[in-house]
Amino acid sequence: MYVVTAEEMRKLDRETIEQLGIPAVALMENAGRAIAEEIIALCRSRSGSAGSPRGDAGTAAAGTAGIGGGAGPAAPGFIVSGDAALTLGTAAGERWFILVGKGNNGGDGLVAARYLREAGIAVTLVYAVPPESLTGEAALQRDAAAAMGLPAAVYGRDRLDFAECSGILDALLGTGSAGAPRGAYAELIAAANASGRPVVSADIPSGLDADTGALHEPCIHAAVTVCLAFLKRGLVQYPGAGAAGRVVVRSIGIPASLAQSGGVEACLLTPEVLRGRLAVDVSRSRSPEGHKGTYGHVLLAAGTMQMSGAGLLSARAALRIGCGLVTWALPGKLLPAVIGAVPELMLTPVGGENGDWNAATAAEVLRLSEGRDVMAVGPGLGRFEGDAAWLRALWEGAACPLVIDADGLNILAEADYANWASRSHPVILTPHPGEMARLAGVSTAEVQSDRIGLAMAYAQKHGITLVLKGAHTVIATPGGQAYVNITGHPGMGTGGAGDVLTGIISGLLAQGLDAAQAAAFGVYLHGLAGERAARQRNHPAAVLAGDIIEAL
Ligand SMILES: NC(=O)C1=CN([C@@H]2O[C@H](COP(=O)(O)OP(=O)(O)OC[C@H]3O[C@@H](n4cnc5c(N)ncnc54)[C@H](O)[C@@H]3O)[C@@H](O)[C@H]2O)[C@@H](O)CC1
Ligand SMILES: Nc1ncnc2c1ncn2[C@@H]1O[C@H](COP(=O)(O)OP(=O)(O)O)[C@@H](O)[C@H]1O
Ligand SMILES: [K+]
Repeated sequence: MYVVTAEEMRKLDRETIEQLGIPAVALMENAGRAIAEEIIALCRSRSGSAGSPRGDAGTAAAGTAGIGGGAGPAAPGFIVSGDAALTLGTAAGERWFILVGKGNNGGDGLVAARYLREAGIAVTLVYAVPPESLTGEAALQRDAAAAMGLPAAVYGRDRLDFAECSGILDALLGTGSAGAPRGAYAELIAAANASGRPVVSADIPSGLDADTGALHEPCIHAAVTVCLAFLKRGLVQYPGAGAAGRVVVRSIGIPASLAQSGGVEACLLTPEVLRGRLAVDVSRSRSPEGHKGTYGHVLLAAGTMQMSGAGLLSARAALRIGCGLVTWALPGKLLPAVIGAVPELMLTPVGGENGDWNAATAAEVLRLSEGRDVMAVGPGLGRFEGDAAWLRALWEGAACPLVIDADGLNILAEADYANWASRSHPVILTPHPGEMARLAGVSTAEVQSDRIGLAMAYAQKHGITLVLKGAHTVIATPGGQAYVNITGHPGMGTGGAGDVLTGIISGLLAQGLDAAQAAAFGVYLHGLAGERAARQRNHPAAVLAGDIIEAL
């Protein structure tokens, strides 16, 4: 499922209209109809007439079946069915205010209003601006609605009482919105939010920045957002994702092939995207002839006395995700404390019997990396004298993919690593927002203000695969693609969960997945395991990092 910017959406609209010859008014008709269907579904679910909409749809069978009220099954015969998704059994008490803006978003709302009226729902159009100021397709829809006799009010001119409505369609501002809502728009948004009535937003909640997910003041807080054609970036990034409610993406006739050929590079990380675009074998099939050598060997350089658990978590996660072998290179003085904690793990002390990390241990780690399939650096590593030279030696010397996390990232952030020799094997960086801020030289708030945009730019600039962690983790590739993950939950904000992810990604790399595959599939599986762990523990808050490993 593609995730687009407002600019990309405008281009796709234009191409559909100009190259395919589909009129703009047809797209708007599809959009308005889709929105109406979702509102009708909402009304149906709250009237309790859930279940199959067909029951409401005026299905009529010829003959006696259904007429005499007989208890037996209907005889097969001539079947006619109505427009189920646009039909509501009983619309009693439903009265919707349709908030109409000046642009095409308002046009979508006007189309939806016609279909709602047809379903028996009382609608009142509430124009944010004088209706005469609408132009193009939106003006055409205004006239159609007037010709149908739909009641209309103009904000500021007519009396409006939101207590009189049972629901609100927000068709004020869409992807053409710029900056914070002004004037009547702002006042209508505030009134809608204060009404306590469910709000359905057309395309995006009005007041949301469609690209970044930032909320302007004010911004609609929707129960449902009917997103048209393609997901907008602002709907998958927080806080926007929180203001959108349940997001339904509805087709309006713009072919996905246009997005593919038109260079849309971001998509939601779904099983289909994993299987298709990323070509991941999601079944993780193993050859019947396979042996531990087949599934790769991870070398982990991690751990200090204070953070010995990080190495254990990463190592166990790599093993649990299915790699053949894991060797943990750890400071010699740590060895007695962890020996036997994970019997499946091989331990190799560096820096001497009682030694600690120092710049000279890089040569030992590099020697250990010979013939290994992946090197993972950073969990619980701490900082030490000469750590930049140490990491540079690994970066330039390790002849295998490199996964860098935690203090490994803090070392990178202080080093001028753009000047390090370029690697012939890929690098995956797995920062949380704080680490990302240090890497990019910006504030954490700036990172969070446009996670997709920042991750895509950083990964391309530095030629690395980036995993920007946190709610809706973004995976960005050096080739400019981005994937937004939606598995997982806030209970995964717990010490060590990131170390587990490092182990999972490293373990997948060892099994032969490429960097984008391992990063994306790893993040996806990590989130799924977190969800499973929350179910097993009966509450997300109870999940510990180790539970995520057990749930893999
Ligand atoms: N072919 C198309 O272009 C299609 C567009 N569609 C709809 O059209 C929307 C985009 O339409 P538009 O580009 O006309 O833009 P909008 O409908 O989002 O509104 C833009 C208008 O709102 C006003 N405005 C912008 N920012 C404002 C602010 N901060 N405060 C107050 N007023 C503000 C301006 O007058 C501007 O003309 C989409 O989100 C979607 O709902 C759909 O109808 C499908 C087809
Ligand atoms: N709200 C959330 N929703 C989904 N995943 C989350 C959420 N909060 C944290 N996570 C995930 O939990 C992990 C935490 O990693 P990190 O911050 O590095 O922890 P640590 O350094 O303690 O290991 C990341 O994979 C992150 O994406
Ligand atoms: K809207």
